Amino acid sequence: MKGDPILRLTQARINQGKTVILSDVDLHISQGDFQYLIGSTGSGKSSLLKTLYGDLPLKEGSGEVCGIKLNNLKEKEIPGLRRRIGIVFQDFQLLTDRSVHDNLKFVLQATGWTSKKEINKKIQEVLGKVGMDQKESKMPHQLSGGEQQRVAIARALLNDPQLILADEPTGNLDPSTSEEIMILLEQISNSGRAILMATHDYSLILKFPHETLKCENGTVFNTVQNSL
Ligand SMILES: Nc1ncnc2c1ncn2[C@@H]1O[C@H](COP(=O)(O)OP(=O)(O)OP(=O)(O)O)[C@@H](O)[C@H]1O
Repeated sequence: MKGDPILRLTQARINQGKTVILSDVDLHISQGDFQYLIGSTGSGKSSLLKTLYGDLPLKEGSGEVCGIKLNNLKEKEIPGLRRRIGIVFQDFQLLTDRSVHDNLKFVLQATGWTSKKEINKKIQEVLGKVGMDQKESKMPHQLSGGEQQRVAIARALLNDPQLILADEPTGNLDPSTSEEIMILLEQISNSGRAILMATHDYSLILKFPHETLKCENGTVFNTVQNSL
C-alpha cells in the first residue's frame, strides 16, 4: 500500500505575492507517509501548504499533487485538485449555521454528489471513521473542540483523498484531545493515505514520531528528532 508517489515538489519557490517565502523546496510524499512540517511563526508552513492546495500559485520549480501538475494551474482545475486532497485547519472551519450532517452534505453536493441514498451512506461512513456517527444531528456549537475537529477530519475524508494536508490541526486543542486527534490521523495514514501536518507542538512529535521537515532560513529540509 505504501510507496506510490502522491506529492512531489522539485526546486520549488513559494511566494506570497512578490515576496519569496521559501526557495529550493524539494518534497516527496508517498502513499501512507506521515510527515510533519515544523518551523517558527512566519517561516512559511502555511504558505507551503497553500501552494500544495492551489491557493498560492507555483511560479518556479515544478510540482505535482495527486496526479495534478501545480505549474500553470488554472482556476478551473483547482476544484479537481481540492477533491483529491483533504484539508484540515486549526480552527475547524465548519459552517456554524447547520448540523454536522448538513456540513458534510454541503461538501458532497458541491463536489457533484446527487443521490440522497449515496450521500447519507457516505456521511455515515466518514462519521463512523472518526467516531462521530452518533452526533450527526448536532450543531457545531454543541460539540467540543476535539469533536469539531473530528467532524472536520470526516469532511476531509469525504472524497476519499490520497493526501491530507493538516495545518496545525491540534492548535486549538488541549493536550489529551490533541493526542486523540493524532491517533485518528495515524489510523488514517495507516489506511494508506498520505498526511502532511504543520505543527508547533514538539511534544506531539516526540510522542508520535514521524519524518519531520523544517522551514527555516527560507527553505525546507529534513530534520531529525533530537535536533528539534
Ligand atoms: N496573505 C499574505 N500576504 C502577504 N504575506 C503573507 C500572507 N500570508 C502570510 N504572509 C507572510 O508570509 C510569511 C510566511 O507566513 P506563513 O503563514 O506561511 O508562516 P507559518 O510558518 O505558517 O506561520 P505560523 O506558524 O505563524 O502559522 C510571513 O512573513 C507572513 O507575514
